[in-house]
Amino acid sequence: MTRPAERLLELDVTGYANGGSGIARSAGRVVFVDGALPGERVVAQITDDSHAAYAKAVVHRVLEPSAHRVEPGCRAAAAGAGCCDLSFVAPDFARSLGAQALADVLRRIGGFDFDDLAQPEIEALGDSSTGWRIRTRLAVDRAGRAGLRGRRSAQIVTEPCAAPVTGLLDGVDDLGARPGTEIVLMADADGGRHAGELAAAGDGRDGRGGPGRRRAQRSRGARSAPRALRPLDGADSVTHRVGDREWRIRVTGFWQAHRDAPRVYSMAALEMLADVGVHGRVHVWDLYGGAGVFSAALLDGGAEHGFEVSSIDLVDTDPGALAAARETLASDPVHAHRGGVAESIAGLRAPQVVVSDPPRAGAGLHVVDAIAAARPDAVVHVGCDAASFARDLGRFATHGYRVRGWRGFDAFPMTHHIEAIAVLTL
Ligand SMILES: C[S@@+](CC[C@H](N)C(=O)[O-])C[C@H]1O[C@@H](n2cnc3c(N)ncnc32)[C@H](O)[C@@H]1O
Repeated sequence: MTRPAERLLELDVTGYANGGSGIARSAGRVVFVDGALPGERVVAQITDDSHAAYAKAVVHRVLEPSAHRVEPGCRAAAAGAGCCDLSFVAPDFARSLGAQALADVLRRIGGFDFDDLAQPEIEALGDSSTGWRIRTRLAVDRAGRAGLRGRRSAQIVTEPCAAPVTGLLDGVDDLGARPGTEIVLMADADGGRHAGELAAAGDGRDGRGGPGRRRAQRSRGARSAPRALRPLDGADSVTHRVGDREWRIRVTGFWQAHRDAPRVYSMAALEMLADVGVHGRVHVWDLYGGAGVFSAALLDGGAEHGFEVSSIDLVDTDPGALAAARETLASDPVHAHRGGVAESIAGLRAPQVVVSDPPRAGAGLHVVDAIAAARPDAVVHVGCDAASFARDLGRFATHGYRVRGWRGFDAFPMTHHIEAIAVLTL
């Protein structure tokens, strides 16, 4: 049953959900309220009333604010952009909400009871909630102004976002990007800015995203097609550095968004493997390995942590990332395989150690089953979505793998997103 969705409701917010909204109840239903914090009384506007069990809403007015509510730290988010959805929350409190949400999905989806393992905390990454993002993508409106897309609309918000590192957004409107295109921006290891214009997907050149099934079908096909890149500023390959290593990554390629993430995650993986007693010579699978940041960390830091890497199979689908991996790891015993993890790992030599760092959807049950079937001594599993991370860890448990340690990181400050890393052994 679909009901009109413009109603206003006065609600007491009692909890926080994994997607970043407050949880309230009304007439026996859960209401997820964007922009509300536990402990607040708000007037909420219903935005989606089409589900029997729950409704979605957005804060219309705060009647009794939480002590943790602050002036929004991001002007773009305050103007409706889909960037820093928790920029109105004090950073420490936002981290405690993230920890709560992670524990909740680990319990509900993963089946963990925290009897012999403390709930993971969310650790700050770097020293500031702003100026951490080294890559971003902006849409260009019909007047040629660049901005972030709206959270709940096709609007392009031209107010500046607080997340990008200093200089990344400087003069973006003067780069010459054409209306309807997107600008991809990346900062290099020395703070230099690189930018390119991505051609509009299919017929979406005017950026209007208008209605109609035929248009939607056309643009679905067009979205998956490669899009031409026109250099706007700097180079189209960007140098990144972790430890003593350098990588050259296409401005459109994957690199962790937080400038400190590759170093912190590399160190976390090494420490966690040492903690579970990995030792001797080990063959490693670096799954969803990208440009090989974890491979490099294990090769370079293993000895200090009690083990030596004899060889690595790295698997990723992205040719650009694999080219970067092959270049940086050219003289190391790393075999980079292009392909999906699910299809590729059956043919690989059994590993002692697996690092898996899937995209947001997680590794999935089939891949977890296949990793477990190879019987590695230790698995470091990384997740940027709490729910899929919990689901994957729960599946490892069905194969006898136990979580020996986990850590959570505030890798996307001022947002509800977190990164989590677990180490598992048999
Ligand atoms: C979260 S990134 C991690 C990359 C790398 N571990 C790092 O730290 O830079 C996920 C990677 O998975 C790759 N990927 C996505 N789906 C995949 C699949 N089905 N099989 C293999 N790789 C995949 C992407 O190309 C991307 O490089």
